Amino acid sequence: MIMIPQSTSFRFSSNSFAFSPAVTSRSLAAPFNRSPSSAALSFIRFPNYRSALPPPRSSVSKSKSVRVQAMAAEDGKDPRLARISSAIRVIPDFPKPGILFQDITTLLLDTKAFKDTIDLFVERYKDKEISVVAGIEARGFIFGPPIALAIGAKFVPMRKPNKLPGKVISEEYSLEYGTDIMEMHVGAVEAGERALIIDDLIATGGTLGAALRLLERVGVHVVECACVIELPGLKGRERLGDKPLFVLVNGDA
Ligand SMILES: O=P(O)(O)OC[C@H]1O[C@H](OP(=O)(O)OP(=O)(O)O)[C@H](O)[C@@H]1O
Ligand SMILES: Nc1ncnc2[nH]cnc12
Repeated sequence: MIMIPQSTSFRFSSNSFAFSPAVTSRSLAAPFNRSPSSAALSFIRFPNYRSALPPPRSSVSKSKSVRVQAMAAEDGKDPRLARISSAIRVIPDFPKPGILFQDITTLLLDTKAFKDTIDLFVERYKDKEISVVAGIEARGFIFGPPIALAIGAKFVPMRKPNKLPGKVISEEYSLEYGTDIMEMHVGAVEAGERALIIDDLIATGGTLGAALRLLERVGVHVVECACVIELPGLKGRERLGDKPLFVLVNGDA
């Protein structure tokens, strides 16, 4: 992960929107560039996950955190997306000053929002003849397995270095300072298989890009990359070339 601190290049206090690769962000974003409590979303009840948690060390209000909208549903107004967005806690200055951390652990506490998240991915991928769901350590291990089980695919962990016990193939990728390595077991996938890569979040795109290269090196066809959250200000999808990226909600970097 590359954590990019707040700078003049990125607006950490502004809100954003989410979109589908199939639907332009601008057309969907406009009604939601106001507060989620605005008229556009007033019909939606947001979960109050904070009541189930000790007070966060630091947090920003929902209206200043992740801003919704929308892709998955064909009409771009699937109400499940608002609940998902609302269930993601945003913590400023974690793990270091200037980072606006998108915390999906609160989404996992909201059983409806968590299920909706999995359902949205399953609905999209169930008929795409995907045989491999490749999940990226660590948070891709949360979302990947239930999706894999539901669509009848195997789950393949893409791990940080020296974690997998068998023979591995590795892919180095760049970080903000230096590099990291991603590994996958040899024999976990076969040439010609169709894969979905899943992670919780795309920021700079370095991590997803490495997973993509690793799978393509062994002849796997990556159908799509998918994340719960995109930080569009960091332009991570540009590092995926022309590989499609599907996201549920957008957040600020
Ligand atoms: O698009 P990028 O800039 O590459 O960043 C995105 C990655 O960063 C986070 O993982 P992290 O590296 O923090 O690992 P963790 O899930 O083990 O904490 C996130 O879960 C993604 O995998
Ligand atoms: N802002 C962020 N929140 C959570 N995970 C991240 N990985 C990279 N940037 C992140």
